[in-house]
Amino acid sequence: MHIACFNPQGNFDQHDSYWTQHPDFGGQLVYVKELAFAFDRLGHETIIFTRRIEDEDWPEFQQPEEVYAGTNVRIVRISFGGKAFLPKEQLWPFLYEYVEGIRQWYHQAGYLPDAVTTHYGDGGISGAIFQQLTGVPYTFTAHSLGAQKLEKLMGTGVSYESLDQQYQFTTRLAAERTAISQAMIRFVSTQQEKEQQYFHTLYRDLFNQHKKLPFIVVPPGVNQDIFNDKPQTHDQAVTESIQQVLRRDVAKERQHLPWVIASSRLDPKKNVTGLVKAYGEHSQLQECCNLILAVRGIDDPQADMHRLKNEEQQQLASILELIQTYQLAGKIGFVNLSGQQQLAAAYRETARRRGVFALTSLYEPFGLATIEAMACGVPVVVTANGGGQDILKKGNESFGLLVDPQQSAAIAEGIFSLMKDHVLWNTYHQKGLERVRSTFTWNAAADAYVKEMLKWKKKVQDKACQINVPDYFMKHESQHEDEFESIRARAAGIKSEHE
Ligand SMILES: O=c1ccn([C@@H]2O[C@H](COP(=O)(O)OP(=O)(O)O[C@H]3O[C@H](CO)[C@@H](O)[C@H](O)[C@H]3O)[C@@H](O)[C@H]2O)c(=O)[nH]1
Ligand SMILES: O=P(O)(O)OC[C@H]1O[C@](O)(CO)[C@@H](O)[C@@H]1O
Repeated sequence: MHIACFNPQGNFDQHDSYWTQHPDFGGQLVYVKELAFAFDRLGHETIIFTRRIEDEDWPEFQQPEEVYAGTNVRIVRISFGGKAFLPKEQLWPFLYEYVEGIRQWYHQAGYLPDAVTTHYGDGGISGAIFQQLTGVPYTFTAHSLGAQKLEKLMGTGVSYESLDQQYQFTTRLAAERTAISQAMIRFVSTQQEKEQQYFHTLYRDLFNQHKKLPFIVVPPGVNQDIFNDKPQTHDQAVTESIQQVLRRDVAKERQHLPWVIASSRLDPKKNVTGLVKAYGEHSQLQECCNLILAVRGIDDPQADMHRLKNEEQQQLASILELIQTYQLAGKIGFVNLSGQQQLAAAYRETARRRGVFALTSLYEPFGLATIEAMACGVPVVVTANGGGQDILKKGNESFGLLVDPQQSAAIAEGIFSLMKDHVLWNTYHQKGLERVRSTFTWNAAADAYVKEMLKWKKKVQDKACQINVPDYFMKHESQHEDEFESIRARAAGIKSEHE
């Protein structure tokens, strides 16, 4: 089978450049690369269609095509929206151009893909346009839907107008609504994603209109060659670099303590500030462990500040303020880990010291970081908002701790309980390893994608062309104000459904 993956954000290259070094370089890239590699292992020809960037600051994305070494997976870069790097929020007006480029690529190749998987709202709407132009149906994998991000950010007191200006929520929601309703299949990572994330009030009506919209739950995987609990030769170098950070940032008498580790992009929704605050408010927790932040490659916050984007600078400034307020200097270290190998080594060292992984996002749609830490034997304390609910619970069984990310005391108590109770720590250490091995593998994920795509393609074949993409996402940008106005009004009026 020939599978096309639509990822217009343009950030794929075979060296995984900038992963987590920019807000657009995170889990979606990991997910699609690993899925594509697994398709390849199953013998399916796979192309990732992404954006060509001809920008001297981003030289890695310049060539029109590239093949991942050791695989047959191709990255094909389509020129659209000019040459400069653009953050994902600025790509919306150019997606028709992206799809037209893909269509021309296939025209020259003389065939069409057997299956199209699309990713994030921008990939999803591109899949719908492609189907309108060619009749080839698509699947949609959201990774992160706008409604939850919007709801949580509005909950911090920022107005819809200003969030819309920064994140283009109105356009994103409009695109997601079409991507969701027109897709042949919606692939979700958890049952929670299907039942709660897609049934948010800003999407729910779609399921009344199109009653039979199939969802398929496909748990993502972990690359267990990287994330495992077996010591590796490069671990020592990483451990030594963390030791250096400890010697530099952490008081001498505390350097032997276990630590809590957090690792993510520096995005307000990841709520790293919530974790620092929780740690700052709990003196017993401070007594028994240090806090290690592996965010955005930051090593020395003051020196690194200038290379961050504005909103990242605000996040870092808030973290530094909290460190001052709670007098945490000497208890917190910033580590610059470059790449997943180093991250895995840091997790193994965390486990060796009987530490804990924390992910306290305001909302986390799934959280590959959680299952990667578990795969290295680190017990986890994870936000109860989002997919963590399904990762860490199965019936009455539990594989880690869920906490309310807006309750500092709950975060701190969760971590403290693991630090203090050795039996609990051992239980989650062991159960985490088993949970990942039994449930989260990329081969199983790819297998499920292929089987479902073949099955559903047969079912929709006859009506493949009958889809409905609003004009404003097709090249003639007319008549969009009324519909956008209605989405804007509904979105501006949302209140947290869980308040
Ligand atoms: O120094 C680092 C730190 C992290 N990572 C990787 O970055 C990824 C982060 O992914 P995730 O924890 O899933 O977060 P997001 O970047 O926010 O990813 C989005 O997309 C994912 C895939 O669908 C979902 O799991 C998330 O919930 C969603 O927010 C992980 O694989 C990490 O290994 C690195 O490569 N280097
Ligand atoms: O914060 P958002 O806009 O909901 O999206 C999550 C982001 O994470 C990523 O998966 C990082 O790769 C992007 O695709 C996406 O831009």
